[in-house]
Amino acid sequence: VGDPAGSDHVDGAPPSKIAVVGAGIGGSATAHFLRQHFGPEVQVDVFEKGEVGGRLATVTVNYKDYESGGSIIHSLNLHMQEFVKQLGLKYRRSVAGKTAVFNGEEMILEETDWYLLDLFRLWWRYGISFIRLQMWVEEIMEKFMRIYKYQAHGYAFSSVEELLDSLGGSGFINMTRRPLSDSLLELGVSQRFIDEVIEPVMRVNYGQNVSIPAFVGAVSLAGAQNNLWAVEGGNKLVCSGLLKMANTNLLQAQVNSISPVYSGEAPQYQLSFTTASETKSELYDIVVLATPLQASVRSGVQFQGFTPPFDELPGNYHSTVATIVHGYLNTSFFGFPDPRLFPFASVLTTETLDVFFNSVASVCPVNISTGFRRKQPQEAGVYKVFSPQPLVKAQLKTLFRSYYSVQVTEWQAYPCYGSSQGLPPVELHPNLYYLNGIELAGSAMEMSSVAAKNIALLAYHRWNRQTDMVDQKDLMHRIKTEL
Ligand SMILES: Cc1cc2nc3c(=O)[nH]c(=O)nc-3n(C[C@H](O)[C@H](O)[C@H](O)COP(=O)(O)OP(=O)(O)OC[C@H]3O[C@@H](n4cnc5c(N)ncnc54)[C@H](O)[C@@H]3O)c2cc1C
Ligand SMILES: CC(C)=CCC/C(C)=C/CC/C(C)=C/CSC[C@H](N)C(=O)O
Repeated sequence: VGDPAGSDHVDGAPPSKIAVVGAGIGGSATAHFLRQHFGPEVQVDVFEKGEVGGRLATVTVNYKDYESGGSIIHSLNLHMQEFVKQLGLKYRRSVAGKTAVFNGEEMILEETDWYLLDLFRLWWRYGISFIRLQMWVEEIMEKFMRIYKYQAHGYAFSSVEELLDSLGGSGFINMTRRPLSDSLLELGVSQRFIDEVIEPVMRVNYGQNVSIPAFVGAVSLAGAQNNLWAVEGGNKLVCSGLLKMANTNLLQAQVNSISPVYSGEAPQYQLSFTTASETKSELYDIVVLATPLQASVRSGVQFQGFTPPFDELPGNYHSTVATIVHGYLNTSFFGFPDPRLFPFASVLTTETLDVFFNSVASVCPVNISTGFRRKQPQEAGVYKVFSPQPLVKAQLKTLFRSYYSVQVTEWQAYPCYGSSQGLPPVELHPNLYYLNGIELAGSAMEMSSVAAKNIALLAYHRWNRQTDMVDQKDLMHRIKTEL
């Protein structure tokens, strides 16, 4: 990591060219915030080697589109909310449906139509674990939401650790280092609740178990609350909308390499990239890398001419397969020979050797403003199965009595939590920033959006040498006393 010193540009002059690599939600939001902060004159080039949206994507089944990647957004994810408002898009509320937990042999937990009955059952089986858990998640969410105030006042952070520290002190940083199960046991949550409820939630959301760090565990639990929504038409519309609104120059190209060019005190960056027809290179004042740089994701970006040389980022991304099946669920497999008596919209699973899938859920199309009714299991419906490996035919036949179509998306989905130590840097070099380190704390659309706003602010303050807006302590107090 280089020294993030000032550059040799004329004070007050804006940069002339900025590059963003990746047009997922992270890159698109970065381009949008960069435009907000640097103004209309700067040229913002966004490079995308695949599809705009990245891990936000849809597949078409029977003439309707379904989310195959990032699908749900929390009601308190304020950046995502603001994007939707600014872009004139519509919210799509999650359609209610009952959930059950399957242990490979039987359903061990079943939601009913009766809220009070569900509460009673939870209390009977797990004591007050679920209340303790609820309060824990609420407290973390409340602290997390301080970021919106800090960012609205223009404050930026030079690392993910500094950002987390400003929100929840050393408690938040420690939560990125210790297992979720340890934090919950310390809180007084029972082992049985962890095995039967928390573990299935970690499996559906991150394909991993309760040894993932407590911070991402809390993000995952927030994603299991019932105040969730999505974007009507598909979440990826936010990405294309932001790129357009920010008046960016979208290049359908793969960035191959990046190297510093020293003409004055601070470097510019030479990006070499390949389009459908040629390989070219361009010089930029500021570059933001908005794609994971771990080897398993294969971004293809090489760092050349940096001293000291950059090492590849440690750790791996977790392979998660989303299989979207149009067919008839085999409810017998779950102990319901008569499909008409199967009341669940989603089934989560515990960690058991012979369970080959993490979850199966009936899914809604991305366009429901025209009206949508969940199909009964005796009818053909559209289901999403998450599994660590692609399903073989015998496994599909176990889960479905018969099917019309199967669409498979293999994702390098989110970090393998616990496979690396520490959080990657945000500042790789003066005026060269890395967005996706935040995923090691927690991977979600809102986390990439928070990182995007932070990098735009950080790049702006570094460019204008405003050190008093970076890594300031006691921000709550400062904000209260600011004029
Ligand atoms: C199956 C699944 C379910 C999920 N569910 C949820 C959910 O319900 N809610 C939620 O909040 N989050 C969810 N997530 C996580 C969420 O999707 C991600 O955290 C988020 O989309 C990451 O966005 P990003 O822009 O940071 O990265 P990406 O979306 O990965 O974007 C990076 C982009 O960079 C491009 N790129 C890479 N290398 C290069 C190069 N060399 N040159 C040019 N372009 C390049 C890629 O093609 C890609 O488009 C889910 C993820 C998966 C996979
Ligand atoms: C960042 C904060 C504070 C909250 C985000 C909560 C959230 C929406 C988490 C989702 C995490 C995630 C990776 C879910 C993946 S699976 C989603 C869903 N169950 C599906 O079936 O697609």
